[in-house]
Parts: sequence; structure tokens; C-alpha cells
Amino acid sequence: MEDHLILPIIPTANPKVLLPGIVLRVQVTRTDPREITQLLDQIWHRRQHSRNGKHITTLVGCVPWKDERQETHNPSKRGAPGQNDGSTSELFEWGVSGRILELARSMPADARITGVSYILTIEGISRFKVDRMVKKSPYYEAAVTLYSDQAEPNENDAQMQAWALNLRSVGHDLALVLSRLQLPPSVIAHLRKMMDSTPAGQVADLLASMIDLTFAEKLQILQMTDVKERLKRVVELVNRQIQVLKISQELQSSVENKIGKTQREYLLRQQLEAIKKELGENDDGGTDEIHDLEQRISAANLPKDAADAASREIKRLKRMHSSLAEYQVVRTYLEWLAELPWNTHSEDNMDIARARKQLDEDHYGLEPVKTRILEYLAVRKLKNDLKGPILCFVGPPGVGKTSLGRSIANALGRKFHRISLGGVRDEAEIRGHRRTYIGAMPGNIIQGARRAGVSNPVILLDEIDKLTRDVRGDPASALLEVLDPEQNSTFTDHYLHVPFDLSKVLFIATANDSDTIPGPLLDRMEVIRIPGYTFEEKHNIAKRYLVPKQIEAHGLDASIVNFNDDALMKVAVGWTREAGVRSLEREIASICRSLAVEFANQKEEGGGGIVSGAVDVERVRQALGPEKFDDEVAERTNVAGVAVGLAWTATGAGGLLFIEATQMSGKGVLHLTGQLGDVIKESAQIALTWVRSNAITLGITRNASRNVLENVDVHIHFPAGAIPKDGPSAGVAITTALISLFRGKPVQSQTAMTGEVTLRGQVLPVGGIKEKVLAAHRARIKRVILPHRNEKDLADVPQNVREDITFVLAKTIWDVLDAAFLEGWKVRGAEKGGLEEGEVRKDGGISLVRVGQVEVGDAELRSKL
Ligand SMILES: Nc1ncnc2c1ncn2[C@@H]1O[C@H](COP(=O)(O)OP(=O)(O)OP(=O)(O)O)[C@@H](O)[C@H]1O
Repeated sequence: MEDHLILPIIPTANPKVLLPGIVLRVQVTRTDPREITQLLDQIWHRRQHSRNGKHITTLVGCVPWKDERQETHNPSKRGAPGQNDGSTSELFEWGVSGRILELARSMPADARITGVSYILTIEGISRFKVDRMVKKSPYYEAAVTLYSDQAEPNENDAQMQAWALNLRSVGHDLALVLSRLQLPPSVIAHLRKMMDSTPAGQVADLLASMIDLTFAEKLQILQMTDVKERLKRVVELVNRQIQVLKISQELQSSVENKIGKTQREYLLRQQLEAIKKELGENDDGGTDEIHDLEQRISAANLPKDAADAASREIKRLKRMHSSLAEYQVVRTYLEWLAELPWNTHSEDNMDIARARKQLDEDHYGLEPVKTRILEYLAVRKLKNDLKGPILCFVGPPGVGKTSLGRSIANALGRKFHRISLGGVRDEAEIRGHRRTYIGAMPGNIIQGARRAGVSNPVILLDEIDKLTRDVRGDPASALLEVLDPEQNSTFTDHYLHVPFDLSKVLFIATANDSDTIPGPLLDRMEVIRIPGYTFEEKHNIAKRYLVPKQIEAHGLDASIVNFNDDALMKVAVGWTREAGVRSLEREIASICRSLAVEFANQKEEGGGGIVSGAVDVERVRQALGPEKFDDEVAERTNVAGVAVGLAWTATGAGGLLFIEATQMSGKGVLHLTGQLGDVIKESAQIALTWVRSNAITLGITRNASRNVLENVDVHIHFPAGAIPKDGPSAGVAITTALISLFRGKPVQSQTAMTGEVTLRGQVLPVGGIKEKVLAAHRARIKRVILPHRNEKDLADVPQNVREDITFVLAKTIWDVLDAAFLEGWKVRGAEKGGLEEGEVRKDGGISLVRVGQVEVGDAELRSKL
């Protein structure tokens, strides 16, 4: 179809070529020929002046510049596009008529000089051939012949139909490839729809505008008025485009893969190198290492079970790559096997005289303890084995339990290793973790053996009473096997999984309190009690061990510094109350520090004034300040209602227990305070009941029918309220405090007591007598009232303490009262019509027979022992 027309021409530059059915955006700038701008100026003004400018359809022709013109890029050099004679030497001969859909103008401030610029959107309608240029001023105008496509190809033209089909098919292929390039799905869907609903010629133009074509190819398509030819050509070009896109996609993914793989390999190699470096391996480090391990294992002379396990694991190791995690696990296991002292042991020195000497050198006093240790060693020497009970030192902190253990190892010439069991709550800490756990290790015992480096060390199990148990198992039961001489020759740690012989190890345990040691464990041990030191002993320990040690530790000259005896005693009495010697050592250290400062100052001042090294009581006071402990007992007990009990603390040391009772108006209620356990509360109830039932005899009331607690409440408080207290041994002291309260008489000063009271007033024996007496002695108590049946326990109390204290042995509470009050219980009672000594008294239906007091002075005691 041909049509003739005169159209204003807008030239377009490479690469823009308008095709029918396509919308093109063209920018006309100030550098374009003025003729174009003038045309656009006119169109723009026309649109502005019309009422509804948007609806004015402006038909123009879009003709590309010939390519060679374009290459100059210099519009000024461009001559007129065609001549009036119809020559079109600079413009292409073919173009497309189009509708201007939008025209936007921008006018900069200097537009008068530089001109305006436009952006226009044109929709292509049909091809034309430029017949001739009609005019070139003020804009180009050309006479053109239009060529329109047929709506659909002729039905009889099979070839044409085949090409149309072909075109649509490659169009769909293109859409598919484009969709992989992540073009928006809506665009792809629109494209597919257009391809199916638009005439084939237009589809060809549409596809041609979408693919990458050179300018020449675009011009070729532009002039193809023969639809069949155009279809052929576009099918070719689209196919080419599809191939290009596919290849580029493949290239891209293979490049990506390649980079990913190389990068991964690089990272892995880096890691491998870092691991090898860390392990100190060269490339064939694995084999060297296995060889080395094999040699060490054969040198360790493993017993059969262990040797079998080792060769099994070495075989596994050889099959593994050294970068595997499992390799490290097996290697560590083999290291353990190689390093344990399976057959290495130190020579024993079972010389009892030498052992005695060593114990005496390291520790002052402790005679019974040392004797027991020597007996133990003598038996071991004769029997030539270590089967027998395990020694367990029990006593308060700082009395030398640990250092005795070390001393025994020295005496025997054995290696010493200490395992602290305080707070151990997991069975695995004793027996190890199975190797299946990540980070598994052998338990404390095997670790100790490895550290000691011999199969016969002395292993001290410190604080065995502080073992706890929870859901992770019971460490005490794991220790049973360790400490049982019948079983410990085949002790199997979970980690090693082969038996290790512990029968040559000398185990010694320490504890503060034997009551909290689990029963079965205690059963395997022989308890040796170290009760705590008297002032005398502390003084001697300080003089012989602590002072020389601290003088050396502070860099002082032992020949100049000299603590006199009074000074050391003063430190012990005025600044310490504990059973052990740790705080004594601390106080001595602080005196040494102050001496060190004085000596250092003297040196700096160049010898101005000689500083003396003599330490006397005055110097102690200067260094330590005011005394920490004074005569608190006398001060606290000089009022009625207060008695001093003797208690046994959880750390195994004895201590004083003050009991304060008071009364006030009320309804006969007994108030108890001071963190008390059930047993001590019951003791208080019993004491009150006994006092009430004996009120007449005690002279508290004359009227048998009168209730002592009528309109009265009693409050008993146990000071040091933060410390929990329990046990029956405070019974006598509570009773005494109540009687003191009701009678209004203070208890004798410097008197302390212990013993359980029954409802009938009997005094029953209690435990920890030695520790309690020592505590009383440290607190400068002069009289101690004890249950009669505890008399035998006094044999353990050191001689000098026995000399300082008067003991009263009581069978009943009446004996206690006689000793506790200056006048005895009967004085006030007699005043009020009480009974004479030795009489059988009937009170409230209960027969009370006063057995009489047994007051034992030290001389008498000695004759008994
Ligand atoms: N009889 C003694 N002779 C010489 N030094 C002693 C004596 N008793 C204790 N010591 C010294 O007291 C310090 C504390 O002793 P050690 O650590 O053995 O106490 P411990 O009873 O094991 O205490 P804990 O129960 O707190 O472990 C050590 O320096 C030790 O040498």
C-alpha cells in the first residue's frame, strides 16, 4: 500500500531509529540543527495556544541521519539535509511517520543565546520513502511515499505464514530467555500477549526494536517494505540474539562457579595451613608425629591392657587424615597413655628415724599425731605394702593438716600431689569423662598421677568433707574405689578406659569435720584429730616456724630481728582466737612489714639513727594497733540471765556460745532467736520446763500453785545471730541462764559449760570436749563444767591447759548450778526454805537425788589419768 504525503521531518541520530508501532523518546538539544528546534518551537506554540493542546495530533516524519554524518558529531559541519531538488545526501532515504505523543521543553536562563531543548515522545505509524525535500527552512519538509503493512499475511502464502509462525516462536523463545535475565514478569507477559495479537510485520518491528542491532541493521529493517523479507531477517536476528544471551548466561554462571570453587579451595587451604602451623607440622608431620608417639608408648612400658588399647588407637590414627577433628582426639588419648607413669616410681625411704626427724623439723607439738603417723609407716615398712586404712587428718583450719601431708611425702622421699576436693560435685571430676564427650579429660586422680610423674606419689585429698553431690553423680562413691586397697590396683578412669594401678599411691585425706564425710568413705579411713593449739603451742610454733619464715619472706636480717617471748605471747593472746595459726602468722607478717618499712627508711636516710630489730610488747602494739580480743567473757557475764556455753563449730574448732535470757510482762510465751535448729530449740523448751517444775526448790517461788511464768514472757537469744546453731549440748547453759534470770544472780565469771539436759535434770555427755576446752582456754575461761561421763575425754586435753582450768564434772543440773553460782543452788533455796545437801527431794512427783558435785583440780585429775 502506497500513499503520498508532505511531512515535516525530525532527523534522529545513531542509534535511534523509529519503527512502526514503536514508541521512541528523542532528545533535541541545543547542539542539534536549528531547523529541528524551529519545527519543535512551532509545534510547541501551537499546542500551547490550542485550548486542549494535549489532543492535537501532530504528524511528523522521523528520518535517521546517514551514519557517516553522525560520526562527525558536529552539527555545524552538517550541510542542509537534502536540497530543494530532492537530493537527500545527508538524511537516510527511508523514515517512519509518527505521532508526537508528548513534547516537553526546557528553557535555561540563557536560552536567548543558547536556544531551548526538547524531549519528545513519538509513536511510529508507517514506513515511508523520502521522495524529495520540499523545503529546509525554517524546518525540513519532505514529500514522502508511505508503505503500510498488510494486516495479516495472505492465507494462500504458506511461506509467509510459516515465517510468521517462525517469528512468533522465536519471539516466545526470546521472552523465555529474557525472563531468566530477571526482566519484570509483567513486561514479559505483555510481550507474549503482543506477539500473539499483533500482525506479523509489526511483531517483526517490535522484536527488532528490542534486540541488540547495529545502526546499519536497524536501517536495513527500516527499509524492508517486503514483510516476508523482514520476517526472515528478524527471525535471523532474534535467533542470533537468543544465542548470544544464552552463551552469555552460561559464561556468567560458569565464571561464578569457577570463582566460588577456587575461593572455597583457597580458604580451605589457608585453614589447613593454619592448623598445621599451630601443630608444628610440616607436610608429612602426621607420619612423623605417629612415629614419635609409637616410640614414646613403647618406652612407657605399658601394661598389657593399655598396650593393646594403644596399638589399636595407633592403627586408627594411621588411617585418619591429620586435619580431622577425630585425629586430634585420638592423638591426645595416646599422649595420655604415653605420659602416665605406668612403671616409673621413686625409691622409698622407709627409715622411721628419718621420718620422725622430718616431722619434728616441720611441725611443733602434735605428738599423738606424729606418733600415729610413725606407727602407720612402721607397719607399712614391715608389711612392705600400703594396704590398710587411709589416714585422714581432721581439724580446724590452719592447724597444719596439709603441711603434715607434705611432710610425710618428704620423710618418705616421695613426690607430693594435692587434690582439692572442696566443692567437687561431679563424679567425672574424680573418674574422668568418657571419650565420646567433646573436650573429655581424665579425672583428678589420673591427672595427679601424671603430674607427679611416678606411680607411687603421696596424694593428699584435701577437704574430703566438702564433697557435694548433685544430679551429675556422687563423687564420694567414685572415691570409694580409689581409696579401697582391694580395688584400686585396677582403677579405671572413664577417659583412659584401661586399668591404672593406684595401689602404690599413699593417699592421705584432710577434713574439717568428720561428721560430713560420707559414711562409706569414713569407714575406709583412720581419723587422726588435730584439735587446735593452745596459746603456749601457738607461741612455740610462732617462735620456731612462723617468725623465721616471715623474717625471710620480708627480706629482713634474721640476726638483727628478734621477737621476745612476751611479745609473741601477746600477739597470740591479744590478736588471735582461732584454733589454727593462720591469723597468728598474718599478724607476725604485719609486724615484719612495719619493721621492713623502718629498715628501708633508715637505708634511704643514709643511716641516720639505728633502727633496732628487737620486738617487744610495746612494738607489737605499735605495729598492730589496739588488741582485737580483750576479756569479753567477764564483761558480758556480769549481769543476771547470761551464761556461757561451749560449742563445736562446723570448721571443727571449738568456740564460746553466749546465751542471754530476759523476761517481760506477757502470757508465758517462750521466744527464741539467733538462727536456731530444731534440737537447740527443744533444749530451750526442756530447760524452761525443768526450771518451772523445780521452781520451789530453786527458790524462784514459795507457792507451789503459782505459775512462774504467770504474766511473764521469756526471751532467750543466742548472739552472733548470723551463725546457724544447733545441737543438744547447750542444754545446761540454757538452764543456767534461766535460773540466773529468775534468781537475779549473775553466773560466776570465767565459767563456761557444756552438756545435754534431760527433762529430769540429768546431764548427758556431749562430743568435741577437747576442742571446746581448748576454745575455753583461749578465751581465758577458768572453770569449765562438763558432763560427768565426759571425764575420760579430758585425757586428750594438753597438760598446760589442764593446769590452767578447773573442771567440774556434773551428773545432774544441780551439780551444774552449784558450780555456776557462787553460793551454789542451795544458798538461795535454803534462805527460802530449800533442802540440805544430800537429801532426797520430792518435787512435783519426781524424785531428785543430788549426787554431789565432783570438782577436780588438776592434781586430782593427774592422779586419775
Ligand atoms: N604444728 C605446727 N608447726 C609448724 N607450723 C605449723 C603447725 N601447724 C600449722 N603450721 C603452719 O600453719 C600453716 C597452715 O597450715 P596448713 O595449710 O597445713 O593448714 P590446714 O590445717 O591444712 O588448713 P585448711 O584446713 O584450711 O586446709 C602452714 O604454714 C603450716 O606450716
